[in-house]
Amino acid sequence: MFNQTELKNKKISEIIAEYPYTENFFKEQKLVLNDQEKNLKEIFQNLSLEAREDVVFDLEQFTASLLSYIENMQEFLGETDSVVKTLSILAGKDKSGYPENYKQLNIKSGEIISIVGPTGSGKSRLLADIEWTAQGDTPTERKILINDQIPDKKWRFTGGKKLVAQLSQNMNFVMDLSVKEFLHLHAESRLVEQEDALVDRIFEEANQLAGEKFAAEAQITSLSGGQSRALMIADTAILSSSPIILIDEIENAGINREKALELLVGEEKIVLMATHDPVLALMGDKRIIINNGGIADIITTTAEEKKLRRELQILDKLLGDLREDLRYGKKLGQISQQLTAIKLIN
Ligand SMILES: Nc1ncnc2c1ncn2[C@@H]1O[C@H](COP(=O)(O)OP(=O)(O)OP(=O)(O)O)[C@@H](O)[C@H]1O
Repeated sequence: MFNQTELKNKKISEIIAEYPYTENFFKEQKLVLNDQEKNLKEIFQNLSLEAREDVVFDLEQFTASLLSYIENMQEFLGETDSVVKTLSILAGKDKSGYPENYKQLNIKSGEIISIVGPTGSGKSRLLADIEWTAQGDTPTERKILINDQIPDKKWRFTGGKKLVAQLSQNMNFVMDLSVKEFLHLHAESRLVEQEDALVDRIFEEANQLAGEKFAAEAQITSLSGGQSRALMIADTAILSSSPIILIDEIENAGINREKALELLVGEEKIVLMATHDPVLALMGDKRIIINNGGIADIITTTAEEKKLRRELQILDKLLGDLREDLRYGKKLGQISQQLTAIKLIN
C-alpha cells in the first residue's frame, strides 16, 4: 500500500495499474490526465488556473482523499483480508474448568487443520471461538490472535467482508434464481474483474465437485443437497476474500470432498475442518484432538499416516463406486480382488 508521499510521486499509470478503480476517482475529480506518465506532483504543478478551479482540492487534499478512497475500496473488496499470515489459538479451559493441554497453536496460511473428537466434545465450539475471534469471552475462555495481535473487533460485526467463511452442513437457498444468476449477483457484489470468466470457472468447479451434474440454468432452490454444497464450496473458494475457512462436517454430502478441500486450500487460505472421517482428517497437516470441551492433544500427521491415507482413498473410491452402482440399480459383486491389490487383506 502506497503512503501519501509515495502517491504524489507515483506516475498515474502506476497508480491505475496497482488500483484499477482509481481511474474512476480521477474522472470524478475532473482531473485532466493527458499524460499518464506524469506523477501527481507534476500534474498539479502544470495545471492551468482554470483547471485548478475545476479540481477544487490542492495536491495535499487530493492525495489524502485519493488515499482514503483506495483504503475504502480495498476494505470493501476485502483485499486487506489476504494479509492473514498466522492464526493463533491460545489455550482456555475444558468443560470441567481444567486448563487445556497446550499453550498456543499457530496455524500458517495454506495449512489444513482437522478437528476430531467424540460427539459433543466441543469441535463446533472451537470453530465458533475462531469465528468470533474470542478474547476469553466464550465458555472455553480461549483467545484468538491474528498475525500475533489481538484482532480488530470489526471482524466480528462487518457484514460483507469477513475474516472467516463458514461452510456448514445446512446449505439452504431461499432465493429464486438460476445458478448463473446467483453467481453473477455474488460476483457483482464483490466488484470482480472478468466477471463472466470467473462465474464460468465457479460453475465448472462446482460441477466437478458435485456427484450429479447440474445446468447453469437450473434454479438454485431445485439443487440437491450435494449440488448446492458443491456450488457453495466452489463459490467460497474462488469468490470469497475470507482468509480463513471453517468447515463443520463435509461428509455424506454427495460431493467429491477431497477435490473440494484441494480447491479451498489452493488459494492460500487457512482451513479448519471438524470431521469424523479418517480420509479427510489425514488430509490435514495437523489434527486437534478435542475431549470434554478442551484441546487434549495436537498431532502432526506422520508419513505412515499419509501412506495410510492413500490406501483409504482407494477404499473410499471402492465404496463410492458401490454406492453409485446401487443407486443405478446394478448388481453388486465382491471387491476382495481390489482389496488384495492394495494389500488390505492377506
Ligand atoms: N470448554 C468448554 N466449556 C464449556 N462448554 C463447552 C466447552 N466446549 C464446548 N462446550 C459446549 O459443549 C456443547 C457441545 O459442544 P459442540 O457442539 O462444540 O460439540 P461437537 O464436538 O461439535 O459435537 P458434534 O460432533 O455432535 O457436532 C456446546 O453447548 C458447547 O458450547
